[in-house]
Amino acid sequence: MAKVFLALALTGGSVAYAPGAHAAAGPYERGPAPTESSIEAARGPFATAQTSVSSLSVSGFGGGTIYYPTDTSQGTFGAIAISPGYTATWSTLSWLGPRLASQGFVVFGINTNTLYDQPDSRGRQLLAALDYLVRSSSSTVRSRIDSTRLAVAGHSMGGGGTLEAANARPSLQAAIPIAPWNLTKIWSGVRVPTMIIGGQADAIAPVATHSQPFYTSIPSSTEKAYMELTAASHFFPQTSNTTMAKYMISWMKRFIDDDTRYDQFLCPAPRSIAISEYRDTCPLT
Ligand SMILES: CCCC(=O)Oc1ccc([N+](=O)[O-])cc1
Repeated sequence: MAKVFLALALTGGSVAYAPGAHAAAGPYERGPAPTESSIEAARGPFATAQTSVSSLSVSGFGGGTIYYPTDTSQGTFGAIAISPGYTATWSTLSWLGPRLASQGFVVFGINTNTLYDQPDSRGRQLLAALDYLVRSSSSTVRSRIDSTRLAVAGHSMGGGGTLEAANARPSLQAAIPIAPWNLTKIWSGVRVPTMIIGGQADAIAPVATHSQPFYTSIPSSTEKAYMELTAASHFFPQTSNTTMAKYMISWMKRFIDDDTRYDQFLCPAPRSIAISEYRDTCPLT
């Protein structure tokens, strides 16, 4: 109380600053204030559970696995659909499911209709998976999700599909193409905040002909970032990767949850021996 009186005295009576006062929490903030170690940890603050979705019980995509926080005391969570790449199944990326869900997201790792589906099809399948999560009466997590806070991610052709989905549905809150592969190079229609993660040594989707032109073509009026991982091959997302996870968490928290507590990890641009290049549109607005 003495500190408040001091502040009032120093500001001539106007309440310009009161030490100890906290900014109001945003309505979608979930979990405690983040630290460098909390976003690098293998698990976040939420306990999680998972459930399998059979391909026979859905249409428009190939089923998959849903990971979700078990906590129902904090309201609903945002949801993220994630697609694997060409000839791959969700099992190649499954480490990401509990890693992201334990930070406070419902995560749907999908399988595709066929192993050979191209990026445009993978984009439609990501959107069908989100629609299933929030609309289907068969979705066991529907009540846990805020249907206005949805996002997409994917690896390789799944990353190309992530761009397709973001382009087709501007109401998405965030997109993260990972080592994205797509024959379409211009994404000037994308309005969804997009973080592209590329591998410096990727020989299948070289960053010079995939991630970098994709990033450049997204207008700078769209929040965007390009993170290139030092010496990483095309397959870096298929094993646990702390740099990738911590910035995915930060981007998703910032844009799905409007959680400005994560701004500190995104702006100014992160610098690390693990990051060979980083481009952004900081400051975040
Ligand atoms: C796990 C496979 C990731 C992926 O999608 O890799 C490829 C991307 C494109 C081609 N291709 O155009 O032939 C092949 C693999």
